Amino acid sequence: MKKLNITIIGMGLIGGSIGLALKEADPDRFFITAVATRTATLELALERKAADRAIVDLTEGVVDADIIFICTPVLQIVPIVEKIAPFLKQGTIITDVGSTKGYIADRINHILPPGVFYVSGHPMAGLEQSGMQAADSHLFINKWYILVPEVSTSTEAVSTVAELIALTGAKITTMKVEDHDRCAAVISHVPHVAAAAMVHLLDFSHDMEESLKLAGGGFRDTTRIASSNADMWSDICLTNPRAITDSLQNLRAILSQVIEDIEEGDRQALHTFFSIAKKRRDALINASL
Ligand SMILES: NC(=O)C1=CN([C@@H]2O[C@H](COP(=O)(O)OP(=O)(O)OC[C@H]3O[C@@H](n4cnc5c(N)ncnc54)[C@H](O)[C@@H]3O)[C@@H](O)[C@H]2O)C=CC1
Ligand SMILES: O=C(O)C(=O)Cc1ccc(O)cc1
Repeated sequence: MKKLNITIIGMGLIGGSIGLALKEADPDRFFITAVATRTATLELALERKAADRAIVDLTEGVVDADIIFICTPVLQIVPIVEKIAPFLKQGTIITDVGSTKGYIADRINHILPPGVFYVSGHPMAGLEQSGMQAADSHLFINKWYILVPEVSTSTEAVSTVAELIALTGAKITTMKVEDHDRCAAVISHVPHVAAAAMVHLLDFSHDMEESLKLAGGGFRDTTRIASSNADMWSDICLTNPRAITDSLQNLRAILSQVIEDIEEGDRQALHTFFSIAKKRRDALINASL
């Protein structure tokens, strides 16, 4: 049986994990080509068997592809589609894993050649680490993988991508593009901004060395995701600006209220603030176990 030609552009944490998971699930069904800018990344992808072939040249990497996963930072995705568009065969499916969906959706359909299909996707799985060295074949197991059919260009292509994603162990769900970007801002994008802000707060510490020495689990837990990749997070903020700034304004209002409650010595208000948060978080964590 002819193998399915899959090309992964951007062989980092997510691209590498998709390659590893698909090869582990069904090694003989796929021929995977990895495209990356750094040769060290490509060598590691081959060594870890996340790909069968590794290529620096984008055009060469996509000419025979049946399905292309674009796994680069969000602002690279549309320029990559523009570059590869003239070289794709009829029927090729392009899918991306970008953390924001509206920005790409607004631009991609204008540059897709006829007979090439787009499927909008976002794995809600990841880590604060990046690069092929952090890739993990089990990254997606039992995690949600969102598909956005509304901005995808063929229902058949959505089904094909969903079938591949299921092989990684992910649970598939669908969302509307606006709902996705608003929800992702609240549960992922703003928490990353807030975690980075907590680390910047150390600038106001009288003795940063001493503060860091004493930093316990609480600081580590709330700031883990501040170790994430700056390229990726700058792109996310620029491509989901409305939802992120709306949500940050809400966070500012919540913090302003806490400041007021502390200044006024309102123990009841502070107690209510913490107890509602505890109840809600405990319920969320228990529901997801
Ligand atoms: N890290 C995470 O937890 C998650 C990330 N995402 C999304 O997945 C995408 C990739 O993120 P990661 O894998 O974490 O990043 P990463 O930094 O681990 O990997 C990105 C890879 O893309 C390569 N790259 C960048 N520009 C390129 C170009 N023009 N051509 C070819 N390769 C290029 C980089 O060299 C790197 O190897 C981003 O769009 C991100 O928003 C989605 C879900 C989770
Ligand atoms: O490290 C974590 O816990 C994350 O939150 C990873 C993550 C980062 C970006 C996404 O779009 C989805 C998941």
